[in-house]
Amino acid sequence: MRVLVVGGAGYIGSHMVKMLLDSGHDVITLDNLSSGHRDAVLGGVFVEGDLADINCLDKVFTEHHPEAVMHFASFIQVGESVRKPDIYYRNNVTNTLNLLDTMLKFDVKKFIFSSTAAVFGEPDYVPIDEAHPNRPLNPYGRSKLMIEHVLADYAKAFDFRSVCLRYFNAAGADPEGQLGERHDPETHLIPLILQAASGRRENIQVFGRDYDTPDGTCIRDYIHIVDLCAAHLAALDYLESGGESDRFNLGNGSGFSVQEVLDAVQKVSGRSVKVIDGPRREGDPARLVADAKRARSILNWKPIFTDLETIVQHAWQWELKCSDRVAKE
Ligand SMILES: NC(=O)c1ccc[n+]([C@@H]2O[C@H](COP(=O)([O-])OP(=O)(O)OC[C@H]3O[C@@H](n4cnc5c(N)ncnc54)[C@H](O)[C@@H]3O)[C@@H](O)[C@H]2O)c1
Ligand SMILES: O=c1ccn([C@@H]2O[C@H](COP(=O)(O)OP(=O)(O)O[C@H]3O[C@H](CO)[C@H](O)[C@H](O)[C@H]3O)[C@@H](O)[C@H]2O)c(=O)[nH]1
Repeated sequence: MRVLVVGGAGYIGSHMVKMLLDSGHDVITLDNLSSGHRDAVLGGVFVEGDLADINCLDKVFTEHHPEAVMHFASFIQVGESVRKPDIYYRNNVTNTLNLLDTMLKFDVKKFIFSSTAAVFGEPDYVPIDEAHPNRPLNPYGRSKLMIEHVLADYAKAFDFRSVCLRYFNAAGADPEGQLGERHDPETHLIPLILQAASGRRENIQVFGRDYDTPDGTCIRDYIHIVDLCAAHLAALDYLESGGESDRFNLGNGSGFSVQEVLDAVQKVSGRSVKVIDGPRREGDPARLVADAKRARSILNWKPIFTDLETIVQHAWQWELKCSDRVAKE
């Protein structure tokens, strides 16, 4: 199939482009490189352009005739979204509407959307299934939930079929070592600890040790990037074979605490990391773990890299490459 990957130069999108190409699909990547990297797009057609630019979208659809769209492009930092809700709603909502308008105009009606566990807010129970109420705590989470509502309405009105994938904590890197996480600034736990292990960062701060969890640190569901991308491929098959619009929680179903992640990094890297105990970060629930049974049964998806050490091992291999590159510069 010809798949347009919007945001394909970013962390998750770039791994997706690689997997689509490896699976024999034709890929067009559209990215404005606001946080992505041109050299992370390993093949297919690359168009540098912005979702705010409707003429650019028109041109992409006219020239490349995509049959389905995967949409990864958005702003992604929870804290920043609280300080700058205007740019979050513009990029994550308005610009997504531009993309959907263009798809309708060109009669392209298969869409896979990067949603997030942030649509749930503070959970009533874990693991979190799709029936759990949606009470996002910040503009980032609300912007994603808004698009989920838009997509549900488009399904009824326009026979527009979509799959919303609510990722929990995307982690790890390409097992072949070609790609990995390169956010700037980096805010995610695993790459931050790895940077502390490689010496690119002095220390890592643990945000709270007084949570109601066995070791007092927060528990998250880290899902390997390859498993995440495999779920998108499964969602593409699902839509291709006539599946109705739906939404799925994506995690590997096991939670790991911040302390367990720290231990895994030190074990895998063989280096010790300087840890500073800090206060809780505002808005962090104690425990976020996905119930991904629906994705397993309906999409026929099965995560492979569910073991924390493997996730950390792949990310460590990438961190060594990055720290080497920085040292040479
Ligand atoms: N990383 C995670 O743990 C996580 C968790 C849940 C959901 N998500 C969602 O997954 C998606 C991808 O996340 P990521 O970690 O790869 O982020 P990322 O910042 O690495 O990638 C986003 C990409 O979109 C591009 N982009 C942003 N706005 C654009 C625009 N207006 N026009 C064209 N390109 C634009 C950026 O240049 C970048 O390449 C996001 O939608 C995010 O909300 C990520
Ligand atoms: O320097 C740090 C960074 C993080 N943490 C802790 O590590 C855990 C993971 O934090 P991340 O920032 O890596 O990830 P989040 O769970 O906050 O956020 C993730 O899940 C969210 C949904 O809830 C959004 O989707 C978001 O994009 C995605 O990164 C949290 O308990 C956090 O408090 C630290 O202790 N120190």
